[in-house]
Amino acid sequence: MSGPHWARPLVLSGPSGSGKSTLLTRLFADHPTQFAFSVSHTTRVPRPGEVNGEQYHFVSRENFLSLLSEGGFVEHAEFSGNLYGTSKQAIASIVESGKRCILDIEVQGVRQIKRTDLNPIYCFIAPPSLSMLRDRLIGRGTETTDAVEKRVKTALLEIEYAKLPGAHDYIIVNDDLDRAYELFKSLALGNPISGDTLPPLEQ
Ligand SMILES: Nc1ncnc2c1ncn2[C@@H]1O[C@H](COP(=O)(O)OP(=O)(O)OP(=O)(O)O)[C@@H](O)[C@H]1O
Repeated sequence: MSGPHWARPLVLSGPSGSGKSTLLTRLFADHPTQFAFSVSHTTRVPRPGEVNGEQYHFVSRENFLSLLSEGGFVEHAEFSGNLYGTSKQAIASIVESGKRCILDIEVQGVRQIKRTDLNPIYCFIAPPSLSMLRDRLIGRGTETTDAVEKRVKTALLEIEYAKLPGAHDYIIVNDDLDRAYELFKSLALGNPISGDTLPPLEQ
């Protein structure tokens, strides 16, 4: 059932609100045992109920920096004073288990992964237009008006990157959800797909 790209991690990126979580939730519901997210490392303190090794590997700043200096991360970033990173080991253990490793990564992380030997498949989930992206973010009801505008601005940068030749292996335009999902599912199952072309997506 799985296709030729199965052993290569799948790096999913795309603007906030483009539909990554929607597609992933559907995929995991359809195929509950075949896929896994890598567990990231973080220096932030666990929230109540969080378990080390489940939501994150919780480590000290010292441990994080020493793993970083050994080249143990494929990507890392600092948000609000805490370090976050995806370790090579976390990905390798999923690949060894026979599951397909899926990474949901923002654009800086994608740039970093490109400098490693991970050799994943890169897929960009694009909104049909910026105004639809804005409408969906508003419709989701999780963001203030200011936060929506910030996300739309960031989306422009991500789209600029996605326009560069070779930035992503595949583009899926999340226009009609059922159509986008069929393409995404086929790609996630390891098949080469004929992807979409990026809409102009200008402000
Ligand atoms: N094809 C679609 N048509 C209409 N609405 C959609 C479609 N895909 C997703 N949505 C809606 O758009 C909103 C944003 O989707 P979602 O939360 O999956 O985005 P995301 O890329 O995961 O965002 P984030 O990076 O912020 O987590 C949700 O309310 C979702 O229900």
